[in-house]
Amino acid sequence: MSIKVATLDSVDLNGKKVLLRVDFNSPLNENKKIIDFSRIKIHVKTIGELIDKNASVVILTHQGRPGMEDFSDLSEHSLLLEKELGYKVNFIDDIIGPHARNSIFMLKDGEVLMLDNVRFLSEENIEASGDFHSKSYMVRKLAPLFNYFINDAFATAHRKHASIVGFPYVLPSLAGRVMESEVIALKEIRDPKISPKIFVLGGTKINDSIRIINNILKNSNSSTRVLLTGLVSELFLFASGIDIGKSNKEKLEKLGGISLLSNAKSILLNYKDRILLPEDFVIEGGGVVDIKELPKKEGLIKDIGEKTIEEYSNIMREAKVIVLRGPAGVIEEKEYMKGSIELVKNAASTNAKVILGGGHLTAVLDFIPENLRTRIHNSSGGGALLLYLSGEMLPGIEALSFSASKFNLDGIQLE
Ligand SMILES: Nc1ncnc2c1ncn2[C@@H]1O[C@H](COP(=O)(O)OP(=O)(O)O)[C@@H](O)[C@H]1O
Ligand SMILES: O=C(OP(=O)(O)O)[C@H](O)COP(=O)(O)O
Repeated sequence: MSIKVATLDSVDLNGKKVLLRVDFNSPLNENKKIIDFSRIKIHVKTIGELIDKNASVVILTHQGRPGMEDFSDLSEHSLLLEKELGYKVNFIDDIIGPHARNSIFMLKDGEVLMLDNVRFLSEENIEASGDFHSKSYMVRKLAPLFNYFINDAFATAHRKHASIVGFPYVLPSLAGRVMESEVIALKEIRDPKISPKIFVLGGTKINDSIRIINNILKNSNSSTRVLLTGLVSELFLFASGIDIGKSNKEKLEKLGGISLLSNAKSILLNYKDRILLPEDFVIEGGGVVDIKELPKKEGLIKDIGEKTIEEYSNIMREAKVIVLRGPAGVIEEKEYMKGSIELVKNAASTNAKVILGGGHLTAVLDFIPENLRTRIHNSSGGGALLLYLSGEMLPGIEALSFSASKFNLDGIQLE
C-alpha cells in the first residue's frame, strides 16, 4: 500500500481557514490543573507557522476520556497556549453549536480560535471508519466552514475517532509539523530488521497495552522483548498466577483489569520468554517487597524496586532500539518517581536509539542529566507510537493519505 501525506508545504494557506486537530491531552492533578504542559508546547511550531502564513486557525483537541478524572474543559489549555504562543487565542466553550459556528465564520485571517473538548460530543468517541464519521453531526456542521483540515495529533492517530478520520474524507487534509516530524523520525526505526528492540511499558492504560503488546510480539522477531512496569505489570503478574495482594487486586478491578486477565494469560502463554515482569515493588509508605512476599506484606504497589531496575537495565544494554512508554510508578508523588527516572536514565546510557512516549513519562525528563537527555527522541505519542513501531498503519495517517489522493495533493511518501 502506498502511503503519501500532504504537509503544510503542499498548498498555499494564505487567507485560508483551517481546522487544526492537535493533542493537548495533559496530565492533571486532583484539582484538574495541568501539571505538565509539554503536549501544548509541541504544537506551537505548527500554530505559529499557520499564523505566519496568514491562515485563520481553529484548534480542536481532547482532554481525558469521558468518565475519567482527567476529563475536563479546555479553558486552562487555551490560556497556556496563549502564553506559549505569545499571541491571542480566543477560547469558546462550544464545539458545533451556533456560538462555535458563528465564531468560526467571523474569524479573520491570522486569528486563532480554540474550541472546547471534542470528547464532550459522544459521537467523537465511537471507533468507526472515515466514511462513517464523515456523516457525523460534527463533520457535517464544521467541515463546510473550512478550506483545509490539518492533523497534528500524532498521539491520537491510533484512534478511529470522528475528529481524526472523519474530516479527511470531506476536506483536503494535511499533516501538521508534529505529525510530519514524527513519521519522518520513526520511518527508519519501524524497519523490523533493526533489532533487538526493547519495549519498556508501564502506566495504567491496560486495555490498550494488551493490544499493543500482542502486536509488538506478533510482528517482531524473537529478540524483541517487552519489559513491564506500572499497573500493566500488576495485571500480567496476577494473570501469571502471582497473588498481588487484596488492595492491588481491588485497584486492578476498579480500572477494568479483571476482564483482561484471560487476554493477558494467553499473551503470556504465547510469548512466555519475551515478556519480563518485575521482581520487586515499592509499596505505599516506601517499603520494598519481593513479589513472592506481596500477599503477606500487604500494601498498595507504587513503584518498581531496585532488583527490577537492575534487571531491566541489564537487558536494555543489548538493545538497538529502546522504547519506553508509561511510568513505572505513581510519578505524581515524588517518592515513587525513582523507578521511572532510573529506567529512562539507564536506557539513555546505552548505545541504543531511545524513544520516550506517552503523556506522563515526559515529566521524568527534567530529572535526567542534559548529556543523556539529548540522546532521547521524545515522541508526542504513547499508544500511537507503539502501534506504529509495531508495524501497524495508524488510522489518522491512513486518513491523511486517503485525503491526499482524493484531493490530488502533493506530499511526502512514507511507504
Ligand atoms: N503501579 C501503579 N499503580 C497505579 N497507577 C500507576 C502505577 N504505575 C503507574 N501508574 C500511573 O500511571 C499513570 C499514567 O499512565 P498512562 O496514562 O497509561 O501513561 P501515558 O499517559 O504516559 O501513556 C500515572 O498517573 C501513574 O500514576
Ligand atoms: O494521551 C494520549 O495517548 P497516550 O497516553 O497513549 O500517549 C492521547 O491523547 C490519546 O488519548 P486516548 O488514549 O484517551 O485516546
